[in-house]
Amino acid sequence: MKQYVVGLDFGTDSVRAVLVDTSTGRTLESEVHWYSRWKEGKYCNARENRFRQHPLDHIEGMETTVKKVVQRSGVPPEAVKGICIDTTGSSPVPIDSSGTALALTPGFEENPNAMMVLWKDHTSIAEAAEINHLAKNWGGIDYTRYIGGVYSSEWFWAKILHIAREDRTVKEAAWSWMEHCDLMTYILTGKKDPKTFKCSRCAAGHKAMWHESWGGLPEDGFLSRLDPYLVTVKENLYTDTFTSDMVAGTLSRDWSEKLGLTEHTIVAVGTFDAHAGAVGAGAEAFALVRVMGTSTCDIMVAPKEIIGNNAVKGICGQVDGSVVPGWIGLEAGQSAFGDLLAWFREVLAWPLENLLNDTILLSEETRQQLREELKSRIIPELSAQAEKIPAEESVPLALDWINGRRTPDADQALKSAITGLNLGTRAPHIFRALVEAICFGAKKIVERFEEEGVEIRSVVGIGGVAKKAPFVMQTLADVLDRPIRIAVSDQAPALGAAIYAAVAAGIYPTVEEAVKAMGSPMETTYEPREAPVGFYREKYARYKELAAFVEKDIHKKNPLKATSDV
Ligand SMILES: Nc1ncnc2c1ncn2[C@@H]1O[C@H](COP(=O)(O)OP(=O)(O)O)[C@@H](O)[C@H]1O
Ligand SMILES: O=C(CO)[C@@H](O)[C@@H](O)COP(=O)(O)O
Repeated sequence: MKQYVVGLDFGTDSVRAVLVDTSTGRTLESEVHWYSRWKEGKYCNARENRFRQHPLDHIEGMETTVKKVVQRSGVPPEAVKGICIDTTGSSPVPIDSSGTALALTPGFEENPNAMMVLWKDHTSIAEAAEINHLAKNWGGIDYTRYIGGVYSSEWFWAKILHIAREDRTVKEAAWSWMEHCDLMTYILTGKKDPKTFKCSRCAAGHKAMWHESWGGLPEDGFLSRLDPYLVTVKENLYTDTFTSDMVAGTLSRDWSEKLGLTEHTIVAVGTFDAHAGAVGAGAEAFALVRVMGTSTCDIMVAPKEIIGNNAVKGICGQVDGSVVPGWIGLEAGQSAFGDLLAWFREVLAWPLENLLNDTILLSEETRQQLREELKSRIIPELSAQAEKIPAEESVPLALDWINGRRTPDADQALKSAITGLNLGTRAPHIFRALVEAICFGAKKIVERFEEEGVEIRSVVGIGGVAKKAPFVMQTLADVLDRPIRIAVSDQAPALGAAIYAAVAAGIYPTVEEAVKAMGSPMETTYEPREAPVGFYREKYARYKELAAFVEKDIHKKNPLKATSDV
């Protein structure tokens, strides 16, 4: 009998399920569910950088997507051997002692502080700065050593500390917190005790300062200096962590009935989307896999003998087994990539959102259609026009920090800038400057890896922007002066999760073996072109000067910088 697995990928806006044949890696069925409350903008405030998601969005999405792929495939339920979940991160959720998300308990249903704090929520900049200051000055271990030397406001402890201070009711009711990938896995397995649950090595190592060398999470003396509540959170968390080739449990009766599967289906330990994406794309040693969507995550695997105990500065961590068990997984990334282009689209769409309302000539239905159609054409049309701009024509110079800087050297207080505007500057010129900016941000990451002695032998692109934005990909190849190979799979993280599920279910002995059979092949390769390479080399030098200037200026005004020298 053929054997199948399901990969479930919780992204920023939607969750995707794929049902995969384990002998070939072929996806038989896939399904997407867009989070309905999130789509309405509920519980968020972009101006305050507050991004929260209701767990019901995730639970509903998990049920509808998996049920549909199983039903449509016609595969017998007993042939589906395993499931693995990947999610964004760090996206922690407060829970009660039974492991129920607080927002699902009476009194907290509408409280954003009781919900999942999405990776891109930057409300805890002050708390991240405090953690950095303490790590460098408390006289004990520097717990930021293996996460690039800087703790980010995108991460676990900073977010918990922020909410504990802001909302006493949540602090008192939250027995502990779980990363989203662990919580969704916990729900599927129907476990009742979060303390004994197998939590993700990937999430713990990259975001919660877990490291084997200091025996797990940071010691109580460190956490209690920030807030004694964090010691309680830690006591109710984990000491050991697990890689995603391992079994977290089997489907609970309740969930097996909901999904149309059997209770024998293995559920693998959860992980993050980017790391699963690198596995879906082949996880070759020394290949930098760039997951390019709203943000980017840049993932590499390297042998332990090469990395040793060297702490790579300014990245989002180096964790044993976070991608492939037995190898070191290195993570870097940009807090905004496609999001910078989406921001510009929203700026240009302002009249569509605000002035069309007064047009009595059109029905509301027509107005809505018009808005949606025009908005969907903005980025593709700007890409086409920007590509035609001759090199000698003046294009502004921009920075990519519209949502702060993730790496190198996390600093979410930083902001974007556009310089060199004149009366001749048109929307395609600005758009091109923004595309160049996100590519220059990528070059800074590549440079940092190399400065720190981590060799990059090839670059692979996956994610929405890699697949649908040839202009951005060609610019990236020219700026990096390296070929960029694009993976065929348009669901590489979900495929990667399916690969982990196949190993956890015992179908393959190792992730490497499963990748050989199931990993995505490559399609297009973008080759660097000689003339633009030279041009961008010079412009990149100007980008670095502008970046240094803006960084200095922002820090002058804002002492709460999240860098290591606070
Ligand atoms: N044609 C395009 N060119 C460049 N960027 C695009 C294009 N279409 C969409 N995007 C960007 O892709 C991003 C979404 O990427 P995707 O991978 O689909 O989502 P996610 O990051 O949530 O997984 C958005 O930020 C959007 O601006
Ligand atoms: O930061 C991580 C993983 O560490 C990602 O989950 C985060 O960038 C979100 O990714 P997407 O842009 O939604 O694909």
